[in-house]
This record gives sequence, structure tokens and C-alpha cells, in this order.
Amino acid sequence: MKNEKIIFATKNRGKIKEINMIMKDTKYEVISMEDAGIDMDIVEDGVTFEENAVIKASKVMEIADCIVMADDSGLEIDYLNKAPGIYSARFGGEDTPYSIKNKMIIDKLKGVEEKDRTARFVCAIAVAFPNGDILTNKEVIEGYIINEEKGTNGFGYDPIFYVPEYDCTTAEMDNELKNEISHRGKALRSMKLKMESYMNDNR
Ligand SMILES: O=c1nc[nH]c2c1ncn2[C@H]1C[C@H](O)[C@@H](COP(=O)(O)OP(=O)(O)OP(=O)(O)O)O1
Ligand SMILES: [Mg+2]
Repeated sequence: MKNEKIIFATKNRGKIKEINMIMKDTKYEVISMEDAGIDMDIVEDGVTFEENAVIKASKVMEIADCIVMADDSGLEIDYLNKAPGIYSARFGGEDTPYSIKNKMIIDKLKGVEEKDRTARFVCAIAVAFPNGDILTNKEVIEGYIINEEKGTNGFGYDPIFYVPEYDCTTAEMDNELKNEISHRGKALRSMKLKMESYMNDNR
């Protein structure tokens, strides 16, 4: 039974869809900022994924006064010294379509050998409680940047992120498989456990 409300502090519909699937089996009813009637622009001025996740969760918690969860994530490309990293959403312009952002990345890696195209998606999750307590964690999924877009599922950089173990991009995976192996799926599942032990310790 769903007996506790959590707001998920994101404006990204791709994330909301994945998060709802992963949180389905918990006691938490996860609602979006939009559904909670909260519309605010949050400046992501942290220098790490964790810091930005904490900023998003805390800012929304302060006005909503309930448990708030947030995700800060991005793509680290080793050949580009881990760029775009925490700037993934801003890379090439915040409102630029991902078809164009993906082409910009493909161009930057033109002629680079496969072994040097390693990359990872990173996801930090933060949970802010009304008493001020905060939980965080971070997970990754390793892969390669390919030189053309493949697949139409998922969002963002999924069409250029190839996972060798499954011989496809994360945009070619169905939602179940992506959630099972992704940075976000792993981070949320371990956060569910962290929240359970936090709740047990603070009863
Ligand atoms: O599974 C993923 N598949 C593809 N791309 C992904 C994924 N996970 C993160 N990404 C990319 C999209 C965006 O460029 C950045 C997240 O930026 P990030 O600031 O955390 O999210 P956002 O601005 O879209 O929404 P919000 O801050 O409201 O949660 O990393
Ligand atoms: Mg953002």
C-alpha cells in the first residue's frame, strides 16, 4: 500500500518514467514536481553530481515540507576528460535537441579508436527529509560512445551510449532492461534500501 508521499524534484520526463517504474514496488507514492504544483527553477551550481542532487532535493523540500528525492546525472566521456559530466544537460545549449547534442559528441570523437571511446552514465540520488537529514548515493554504467545514433527508447544521450554486454545502446533496450542495469536503476534500488534502514533507525 502506498502510504507515504515523495516528491521527485525533476523536470525531466524521461527520468520520471524510469523512476516511477523502479519505485512501483515501494510504500512510497512518487509524484512529480508538476503534480505537486511546484514550479521553480533550481540553479545547479554544485561541482559534483552528489552536490547537485542535494541542491535539487533540499530546495524543493524547503517549500514542500515532505520527503523529496532528486537525481543528478550525466555522461562522462574519457577521451573528453570526463566531459560533459555535470554539464551534460547544458552541453551544446540547454534547449538544444538531443539529436543535435548527440551529433556534436559524435563529431568530437571523429576518428577516435573504439578502445578510446569509453564512457559512463553517472547517477547521484539525494533524498532530503523535512528534519534536515539527507541521504545520497551514486552509481554508474560503463559503455562506449558509438559514431551514429541507434535506437529510439529512453532519452538524452541513450542513442549513442553502447553497452557491450548487451550489444546495443541504452536507446535500443526496453525500459525493463535499461532499469535493471542502468546508473539510475542501480542508484534508486540502493537508495530504497538506504531509506529502509534510515526509517528503521529513526522510528
Ligand atoms: O539515462 C540516461 N540516458 C540518457 N541520457 C541521460 C541519462 N541520464 C542522464 N542523462 C543525461 C541527460 C541530461 O543531459 C543529463 C542529466 O542532467 P540533469 O541536470 O541531471 O537532469 P535534467 O536537467 O534533464 O533534469 P532535472 O535537473 O530537472 O532533474 O544527463
Ligand atoms: Mg538539470
